[in-house]
Amino acid sequence: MTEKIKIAVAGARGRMGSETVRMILNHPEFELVGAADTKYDGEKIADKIGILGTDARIYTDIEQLFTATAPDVLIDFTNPESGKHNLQQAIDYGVRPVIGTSGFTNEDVAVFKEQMDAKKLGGIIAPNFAIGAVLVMKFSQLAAKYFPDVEIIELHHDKKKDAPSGTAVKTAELISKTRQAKIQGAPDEKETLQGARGADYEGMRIHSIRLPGLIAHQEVLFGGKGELLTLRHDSMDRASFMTGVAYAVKTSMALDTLVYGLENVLD
Ligand SMILES: NC(=O)C1=CN([C@@H]2O[C@H](COP(=O)(O)OP(=O)(O)OC[C@H]3O[C@@H](n4cnc5c(N)ncnc54)[C@H](OP(=O)(O)O)[C@@H]3O)[C@@H](O)[C@H]2O)C=CC1
Ligand SMILES: O=C(O)C1=N[C@H](C(=O)O)C[C@H](O)C1
Repeated sequence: MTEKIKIAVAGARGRMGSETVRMILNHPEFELVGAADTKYDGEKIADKIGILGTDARIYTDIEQLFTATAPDVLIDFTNPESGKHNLQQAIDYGVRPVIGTSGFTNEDVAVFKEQMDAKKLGGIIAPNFAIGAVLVMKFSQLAAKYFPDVEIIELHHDKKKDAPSGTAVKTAELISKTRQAKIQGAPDEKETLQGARGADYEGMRIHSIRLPGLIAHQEVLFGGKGELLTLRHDSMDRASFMTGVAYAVKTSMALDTLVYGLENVLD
């Protein structure tokens, strides 16, 4: 029998971290060896998120987590600052990082990738693990070749701390690879209320909506002469991210570099 992949989860008490713990416990090829979070050092993660089936403990120090549990993979769903710290520690300890935390820039990715290439360490940073969201990004990249006028609307729950979403930024980055550069809207348009036209990414506008009741949603609107193309994805449940997280864990075991974006490793 092949050995299970040993996984530690950073941010395990959070919305995504707790869903990830459940996914690992239900996956025949995965073993949860420990968790990192900001409190409850030494206590059982199961007691803190109200599940059964694991004796894995919480560590408030990521280095102690790595030393005590020797994971193959670290899955991180924390916040940008902690995510970068945890990723650096993972590299230093030779643990494969699977990072879902948003807020990584291309410059951040380049710095980590250089270190991982030197160590031949595999890992993935993905702004969105939902397969449908990744497809919307890919379809958007294709559509932008024919429709350079684009606006992105991302809609999230009102506990989300960053704006715009990592998904919206990654979508704009992919679109910019095929979109002919242009200034959108009327050349002489003026905002009479600051921010009305949203954030500006190379002339494309990104609008961030935060409301209770939402989980994670995105619309990419393309305008042409007499026509409008709308691509939309809705995560109605955080389970929507778990197929991608599991895929990234397994894929990272066979990689010897850092990949930014699930679209780069999907078959
Ligand atoms: N890639 C993807 O598919 C997805 C990515 N995300 C991203 O995942 C991240 C987390 O989102 P969400 O689960 O909603 O956030 P939550 O706030 O629900 O969870 C974050 C958890 O991380 C903990 N934490 C903070 N700092 C550290 C640290 N240094 N070490 C370990 N744990 C820490 C927090 O503790 P405390 O509360 O005490 O600070 C909390 O338990 C966000 O960046 C979000 O954008 C979300 C959904 C999907
Ligand atoms: O905070 C969230 O919830 C989400 N964050 C990620 C992002 O910033 O794109 C992914 C998904 O949209 C959910």
